[in-house]
Formats: sequence, structure tokens, C-alpha cells
Amino acid sequence: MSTVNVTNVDSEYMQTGDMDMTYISTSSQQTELPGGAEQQTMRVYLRVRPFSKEELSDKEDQDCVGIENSQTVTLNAPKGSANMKSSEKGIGMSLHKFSFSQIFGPEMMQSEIFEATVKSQMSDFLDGKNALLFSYGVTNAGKTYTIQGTPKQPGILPRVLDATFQYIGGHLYDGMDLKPYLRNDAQYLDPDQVKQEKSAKAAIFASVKEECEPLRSSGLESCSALTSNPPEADSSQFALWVAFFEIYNECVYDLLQASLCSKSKKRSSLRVCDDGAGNCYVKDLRWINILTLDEASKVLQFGNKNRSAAATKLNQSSSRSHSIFTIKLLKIEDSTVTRISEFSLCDLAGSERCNKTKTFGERLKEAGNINNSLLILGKCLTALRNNQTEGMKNSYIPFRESKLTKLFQAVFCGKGRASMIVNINQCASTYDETLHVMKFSAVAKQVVQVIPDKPLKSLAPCLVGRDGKPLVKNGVIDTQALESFLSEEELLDEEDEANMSLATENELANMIESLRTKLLAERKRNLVQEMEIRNEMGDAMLQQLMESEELRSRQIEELKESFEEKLENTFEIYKDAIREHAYQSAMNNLEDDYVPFDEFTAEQDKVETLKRKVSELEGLTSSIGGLCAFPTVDQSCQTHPYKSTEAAGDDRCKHLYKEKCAIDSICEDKQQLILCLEKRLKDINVTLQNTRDAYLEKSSELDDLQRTSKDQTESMEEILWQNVEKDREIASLKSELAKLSQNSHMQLRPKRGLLANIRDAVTSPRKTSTTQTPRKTAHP
Ligand SMILES: Nc1ncnc2c1ncn2[C@@H]1O[C@H](COP(=O)(O)OP(=O)(O)OP(=O)(O)O)[C@@H](O)[C@H]1O
Repeated sequence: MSTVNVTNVDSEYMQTGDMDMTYISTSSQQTELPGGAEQQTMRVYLRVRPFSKEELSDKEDQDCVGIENSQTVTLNAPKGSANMKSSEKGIGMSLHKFSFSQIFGPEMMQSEIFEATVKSQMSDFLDGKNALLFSYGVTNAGKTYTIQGTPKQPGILPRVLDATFQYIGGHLYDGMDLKPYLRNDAQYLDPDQVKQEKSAKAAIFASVKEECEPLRSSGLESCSALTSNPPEADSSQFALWVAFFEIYNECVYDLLQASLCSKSKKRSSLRVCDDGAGNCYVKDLRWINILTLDEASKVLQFGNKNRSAAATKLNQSSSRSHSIFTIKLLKIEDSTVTRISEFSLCDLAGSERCNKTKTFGERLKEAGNINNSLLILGKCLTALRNNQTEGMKNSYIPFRESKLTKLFQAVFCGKGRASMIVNINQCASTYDETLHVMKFSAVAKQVVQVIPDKPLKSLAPCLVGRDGKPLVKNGVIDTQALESFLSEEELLDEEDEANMSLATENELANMIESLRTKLLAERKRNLVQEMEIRNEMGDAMLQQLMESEELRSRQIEELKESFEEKLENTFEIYKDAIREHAYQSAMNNLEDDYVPFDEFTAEQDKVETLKRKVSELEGLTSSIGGLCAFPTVDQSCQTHPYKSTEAAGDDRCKHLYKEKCAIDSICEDKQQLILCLEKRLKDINVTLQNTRDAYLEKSSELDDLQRTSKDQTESMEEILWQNVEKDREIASLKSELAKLSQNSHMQLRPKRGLLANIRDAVTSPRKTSTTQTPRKTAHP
């Protein structure tokens, strides 16, 4: 096996060689947090028990356990063990290495164990904080020996009691009228109740009188005081109350019930309830006020007599239950309890497996329950560890799945410091179970605890009277709150079966009647609560809907505005472009035929003048023709008798005729010009017509564009219409919601989950609205 440096390695386990598996966690890290709180990994100690004579003669010593140093131990699989067999098949390793906060070898004395393990918890306890110590291991590994010890070798418990009495010194409160109540509170007892307490205590002591050996006489001298005593001048006093109970087959039994000693009667189990602040406690558990160490010793002996100690093949006096001894220290100032701290020492049942112990019937059930509660403890520790590991998803911690973890949930969640002593023997025959225990402890060692510097304010005790109603809490009497959680805890219980078999028919009927009344009250309370939650959720949903509606309308308004602006801009651009285009086209067409206006009017004037001249000449010609028929040139020369006058007239005619011809030709030219101008006019008209056509064409394009923009406007209107539909949906949702809350007033609906109901309520109207709402037809 290769050696590894075990310090500062932070993995759960790592392989260090062919046949070597190392399970190490960072050795107990302690960090100071702001505000003085302390954060550290759970302290897990290992105690290795010495071999007994029988074990040595049975050749149980096969070097399975090797202590390397004060924090590292190796486990070497012996031949024939399941672990060796699987490692031979290539599954897993045969050599395992584990690290602990501290390892105690077989030679370690009880006093050394006490000093090294519970020192910090002890001072926490005396300082007003809670502490929890587990002993965990396979059966016959030395758990009870470590916790309780023997009269000659007292274990941790008697030493804790002794150290507490040493601390209290002369400040002991012997009034017995202030008693622990629920989990963290105290009750003020009237004289009658004090009498009852005294007689119960006397009954216990009477039954153990003869057998009791005072603890102090048997070796507690070495127990040193862990903290300095309260100063003499300090007027505060301390009362010490103890309880002793066991969890057997997932039922809680009080080990200090006097009746338990008689075998004829069946034991009644106690209920684990919630005090309303998330702290579980054992209801009706007997608390005994102890004034001396001798009294404590008697209480312990009495409880031990009651323990379920059924014989198994491995250990004739093996304890088959988890036994829990709890000490409560009440600090009393001016007749008021100002502080309560609790130290629980839990001796867990053996963690062996069924096949190994050859268990059958009742023993098989025991083993199942033991393994189950240890499994849940392991699950809780694993979940706690995982939740504290960065990057790991927060997982559910199954505290409430077993009585054991339910009771100590608060301690694991920061209301105290927990530590664990893992007990192992070195026997080859129990190697596989021992390996299992070691792996479990590797997980426990990685659980981080945050221990507050001062006792938590929320744990400040509440003092209650005989009726259980608080006298004062934070200076204010809060009877209503207490009443509500007391009625709750009555109803929170899961198991009454254990008591049922003992009850008479009448008692059962009464019980049923009272349960029915409680059930009705509980239903009523639930209904009110459900209504409140519904209303709250309804209001929240309505608020959310209104906000989202407002946001959507705002968005639509903005969208609409931006669209309109864009459309207007586009229109303007198109209009300008069309105007420009029409002008350009007109200019292009006109350019070729362009006649300056002045020239054109001058031409027209000339034409008019010429026309006038032509008509004058025509008038003149016709008047001459009236006097003498105008002859042809040859004819006039042959026929006229008076030649001289005739010749003069002929010349004039000829001259006129020439003038007329010249004028005719000018007229003809002018006519030509007019025709030409008319033709040009026609051409200009055609050009104008073309320009108008082009303009019309562009106009139609503009119309198209307008139509397109109209379509866009319509699609926007469509969006707006959809919005209206959404509004309708919202309105229908609101009315549905109102109906729902009305319904919840009217009838108690089966509790199938509030969220499911709301989801139904929310989804059903949506479906109908989407299928039935008529769609708006598009505008033409
Ligand atoms: N460190 C030790 N030194 C001497 N004897 C020890 C030591 N540890 C345990 N023993 C003895 O071993 C036997 C078994 O121890 P114990 O009853 O404490 O085991 P256990 O783990 O509590 O068993 P179970 O789970 O069955 O109750 C007892 O006789 C006890 O006295």
C-alpha cells in the first residue's frame, strides 16, 4: 500500500494504490464567521475496542484494524470477508484508509475519551447552547460502554453530569417548580404539581435504592471542571432536569415510566410533536429534577432496566433500541428561566445486518427498523453534506422520515453542536459491517456545522403556566399563538396505534369523538388558511395580470406610434419622388418641341396680319371683277377697242394680278407655316397627353402604395384586435378567479394541491377563450 498524506485532502475517498482505498475528509476545519459564529466540520471520533478473551480464542484477531496515527486508521480485509471476496473478483479494494478528528486505541481510558471528545460541547452546554453526541457502530463494538461505561469505568454521560454539577456548585436551584416544557420552553409548576413531581421521583428512586452504586465513588475524581463556576456574587441559579427514552421499532418509549418495570402491562409509546417553531419534542416525556450525581445515577439505572435488551446471537445484552439520555440545564434569574440548554447523548442500536445476526420474526423487524433509522440518519448527513458542497444541487433532507432524525433536526440545522463517536471492534467476523460503519462516518465527517456565538434568540425559553399558556414571551403574553400550536401538535401525530390495544370501547369512542372534533377544527382552520392563501395568491395574480396588461398596452401604443410615423415618412418620400419624376418626364418630352412663348405669339400675330391682308385683297378683287370681267392676258389684247385706256387698265390689272399672286404665294407660305405650327401644337398636345398618362400611371402607383400602406394599417388593426381578444381573456380569467374564490368560500375542496387548483383555474378559461372567441374580419 502506498502511503498518502491525509491532511488537507478534501475528497470523500480516493484510490491510492492497487488494493487501497482511502476515505478522508479535511481534518476538522474550524472557521470563525462574522458575528463570532463558528463553522466547523462535524467532529467524528473513532474508538477501537480491545479484544475480549473469547474473541482472541476464536482467532478474531487477524490484523484487520491498523492505527497509523492519531487521525488515520487502515482497515485490511480478512480472508473470507465479503470485501476480500469482491476485491479478489476485481470489484473494490481490500485495503481502506480512513481519517477521523481523533482516533482512540484500545488502551484509551474513559477519562481521556471524555476530555478529548466532549470538552467543547460541554462548555457550549454550560454556556447555554445545545449539544448532541452519538455513539455509532456495529453491535458489541463498545457504544454503551463509551456513553455510559460501567460503575468502575464511568463513561461520558456520568462525566457530563458530574462536570455540570461541579459547574453549578452552590448555585443549584432546588425549588423544582420550574420545569422544561415542549422543546425549548419552561413551565411554572404550582405546589400540587411540585408534589406530583416529587412523588414520581421518589417512586423511581425507591425501585433502584438497593442496586445503585454512587458514580462519584467509582472513579469520577479525575473529571476536571471544564469551565469556571459562576461567580459567587452572581445571583443566577441552575436547575437540572433529565429524561431518558428509547426509540424501538420506530416507537418512542419513556424509560422513566414507573409502570414499565412490571412486565404484565404493555408499554405505551409517546408521540413526537412539533412545537410550532420547527422543533420536535417527545410529548408527555417524564422529566426528573436531579439535585445530586447520585440521583442522576439512580435515574440512569432505572432507565437501563427498562431498556429493550433482547438477546441476539452476537451479544447477549445487546441493546436493540436507540437510547437517548437528555440533560436540560435551566438558568434561573429572579424566579424566571432565562436560558435553557440541552445535552443529548444518544446510544444508537447496533448497525449489524440481518443475515449476519441470524435474525428472524420480531428480531428481523427490529433489525429492519434499526437499519432504516440509521439509513435515514446517513441520508440526512449525506444530503446536509451535499447541500453544503459548492456546485451541488440543494436536495431534500429526509429528517422527518425517522423519529431519530426528526428529534435532532434542529441540532443538525445549526441549533447546536453535534459530534459522533464511532465504535469498532477489531474482529475479523464483523469486518464487513465495520467497513460499512467507517464509510458512513466518512460522510458524517464532512458535514459542516455553524454554531452561533451566543444562544439563539429564537431559542429563548418561554415560561408557561399550569395550563400550558405562556406567562410571558418577549415581554408579551401570546396566548392565541400558543393555543394554535398546541392544538396543532395534538393533531400532528401519526401513530396512536400503540395505545389503542389498551383502550376500552368507551375510551375508544371518546377518543374518536375528540379526534372528530379536532379534525373538524383542523379542517376549519385549514379552510381559513386555504382561503387566505387563495386570496393572497389571487391578489398577487391579479396584480401581476394588471401590470402585464398595462405593459402590453404601453408597448402596443409605442409600436403603433412608431408605425404611423414610419408610414407618414414613407408617404412623403414617395410623394416627393413621384412629383420629381413627373416633372422630369414632362421636361424631357417638352425639351425637343420647345418654342419660346414670345416667338410663338409673334408668329401668330404675323399669321393674323397676313390673313387680314388676304381678305382685303379678296374683297378688292371681287369689286374689280364686278366692273369688268377679268380677261386672260391674250384675250384682253385682241378684243378691247380703246387701246390706250385699255393698256393702262391692263397694266394695273396685271400689276394687281401679280400682287395678288404674290400675296397668294405669301398666303400659301403662311398657310404652310400655320399648318406647321398647328402640327407642332398637335405634337405638343400629344406630349402633354403622354405626360398626363405618365402622371396617371404614377398616380395609380401611388394608389397602390396607399393601398399597401392601408393593408399595413389593417394588419396593425388586426394586432390591436388581438389585443382586445387578450383583454377579453384577461377579463374572463379575472371572473374565473373571482368565481374560484367564491367557490372556496362555498365548499371545502379536496386538498389535491393548491397550485394544481390554480393551474386548472388558469388554464381552463384560456382554452375556451381561444377556441370560441370570434375573429374579427379584415376591413376592406
Ligand atoms: N474500550 C473498552 N474497554 C474494555 N471493554 C470494553 C470496551 N468497549 C467495550 N467493552 C466491552 O465490550 C462489550 C460490548 O460493549 P457494549 O455493550 O458497549 O457494545 P455496544 O456497541 O453497545 O453493543 P450493542 O449495540 O449491542 O448495545 C461490553 O462487555 C463492554 O464492557
